[in-house]
Amino acid sequence: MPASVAPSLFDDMPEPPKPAAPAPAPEPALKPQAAAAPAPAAPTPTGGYSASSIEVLEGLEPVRKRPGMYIGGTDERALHHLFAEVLDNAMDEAVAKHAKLITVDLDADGVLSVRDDGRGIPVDPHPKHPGKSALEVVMTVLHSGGKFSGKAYETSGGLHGVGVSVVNALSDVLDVTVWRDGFEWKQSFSRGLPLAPIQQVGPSKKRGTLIRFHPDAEIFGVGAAFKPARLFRMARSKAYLFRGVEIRWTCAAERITDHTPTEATFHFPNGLADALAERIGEMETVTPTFSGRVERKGEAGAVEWAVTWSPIGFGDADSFVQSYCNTVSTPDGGTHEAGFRAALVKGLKTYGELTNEKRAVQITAEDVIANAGALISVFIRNPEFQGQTKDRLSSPDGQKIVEALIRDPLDHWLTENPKQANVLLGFIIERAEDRLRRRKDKEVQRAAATRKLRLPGKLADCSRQSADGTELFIVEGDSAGGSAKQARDRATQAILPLRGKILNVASATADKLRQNIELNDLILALGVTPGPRFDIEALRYERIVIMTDADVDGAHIAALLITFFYRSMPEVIRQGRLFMALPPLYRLQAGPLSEYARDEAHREELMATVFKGKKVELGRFKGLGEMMASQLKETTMDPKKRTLARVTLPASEEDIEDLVERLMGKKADARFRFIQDNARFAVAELDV
Ligand SMILES: Nc1ncnc2c1ncn2[C@@H]1O[C@H](COP(=O)(O)OP(=O)(O)OP(=O)(O)O)[C@@H](O)[C@H]1O
Ligand SMILES: [Mg+2]
Ligand SMILES: [Mg+2]
Repeated sequence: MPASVAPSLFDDMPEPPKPAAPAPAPEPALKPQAAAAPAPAAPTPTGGYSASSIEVLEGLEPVRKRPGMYIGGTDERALHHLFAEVLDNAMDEAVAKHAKLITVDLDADGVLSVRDDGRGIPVDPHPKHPGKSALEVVMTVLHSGGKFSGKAYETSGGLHGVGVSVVNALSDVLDVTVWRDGFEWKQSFSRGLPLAPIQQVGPSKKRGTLIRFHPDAEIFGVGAAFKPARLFRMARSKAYLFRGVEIRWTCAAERITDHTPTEATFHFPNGLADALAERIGEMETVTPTFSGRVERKGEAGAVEWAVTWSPIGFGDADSFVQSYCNTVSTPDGGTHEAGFRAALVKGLKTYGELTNEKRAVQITAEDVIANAGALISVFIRNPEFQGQTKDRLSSPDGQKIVEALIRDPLDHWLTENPKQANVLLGFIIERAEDRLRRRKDKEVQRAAATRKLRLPGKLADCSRQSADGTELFIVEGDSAGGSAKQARDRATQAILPLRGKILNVASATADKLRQNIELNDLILALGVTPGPRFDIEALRYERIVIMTDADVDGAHIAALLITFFYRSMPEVIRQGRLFMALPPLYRLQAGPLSEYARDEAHREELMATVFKGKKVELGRFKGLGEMMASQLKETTMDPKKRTLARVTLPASEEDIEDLVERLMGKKADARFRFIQDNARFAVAELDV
């Protein structure tokens, strides 16, 4: 399977709707009012749709009109995305090594504050926007930011210059405080508009940025509020992604409705390894966790990862892969995940070659991930994401960097611990074999589905449509099949000749069974699905009659068939619909007098009665094929004259198993002896 979607571990960002990329900045020159052209007076076929209908949204208006484009909707997930944007900006300051501490606080009124001790958003007048501070520009102009050039930030989660302005647009209250260059500055906004110009509050030695905001009920609906548990998880997950940061969490007790703590501090010196350890707890894993962190030499960029494998899955998922780029969660994965999978596949295959494990060649990414729990975090320059909510990483670099940087550590990890490497390789190979088996099963099912109602070519079906009163004769060999076709009653009797010995079902694997053409044809003719989905109603005939030669081979084939029915559709036997034909072994003739004998004993009996004192000509049938059609009809097939033996099950399941084992088990010589001893009636024991 494609690794099943893991329940979000730390981020709580499930089922992402896909937001589109943010729109280009509106063109300020074209104001809607200015563009108001005179509307055509008379109604026209275009219904007044003219230049005046084309609006250009100003400033942050597009965000309020179409929030879905920027935050993926207005639901709870979108609401919490506001926090992600503000936290991402603080985290970018930390990753750029300008901030060490981030505090997050949700107050009693539902106002959320995020503060960092970084450089502070610049407050000096912006050269291109006279009369406005850089802070006001950042807060009110889409596509304004310090992360485009890579000068102020190397590997940032922010890249569009959109995030915090969107938060501003969608908040009824938003206050920014900046501590910078010896002063404290403050500016307040509502629904994206400044309430007053930026103010210098007074001197201060502090550094950093504080954003306090409250989501606008006009956008998110009355009563929409941050969920402490969700904020808590998001904050904690951030801390795992950068060891150089400490995140402190506080929350007003009255907002908490579950077990979320009112205070907590997150700092994880072991990063993702800590995160994975917390996630798996005491769970049994195939190998110890493989984790590490590698930075690119001489260039910006790094990869950190932690992965382990669990034979029983992780809670409610078989596997999970959680990925991040520049500390931004990417629930839809992307190139970094692809690179991670590719690295694992190549590493394991190489190790397989090294240790002469030939089966390793069949390993694919799917197998490696099938039972994996993995966390991957990559830091790259100028990442490309899908949309503003950044659910998926699309930079080709993601794959290249991850693959290249993980390769060596993986090779070392494998070769340094051959014991655990072998265990892991064996486990992954099993996944590959499982996958191949499932695929085969599917193909067989598909083939069966397309053949639906198509009957096997060699079946001579009867003409009656309903099952009532019909019989299917399973006949040994084509020549006997030919005689049987001539001898039958076309309306009610169908003939299916089986070639050679069918498979020994008692010892065959399910795979082999499915491959067996003879058995497949039989199943098709019967119109049923063997196994747990068997439905007796689908059986196309009222009776099924096994008709084999009266010799050791014939007995063996009959025994195999009965075992097959018993194993794959016992209901047919339980309902008394499986029969044995009893073709004669001898023909006795004295002048016009002629009789058939089923067996030795029957012959003796006839000799002693009907043919008493007569000179008898005795013929022995070597096989059904030797009989003339008329003889076969008269002795074995004609419902008015023939005798059928109904196959029944011995009373106890144990007895059946014992018999099946003796007849069909792996010990060929035991079977052979048993059949020889019992000749054709090896089968009649099951019968009565
Ligand atoms: N906490 C902060 N500390 C310092 N600068 C900040 C902070 N928050 C925002 N900024 C500045 O404001 C700019 C705009 O932020 P915004 O979130 O709108 O866009 P971005 O982070 O550049 O990109 P994205 O739209 O991808 O988030 C940032 O590029 C950065 O220069
Ligand atoms: Mg941002
Ligand atoms: Mg901006």
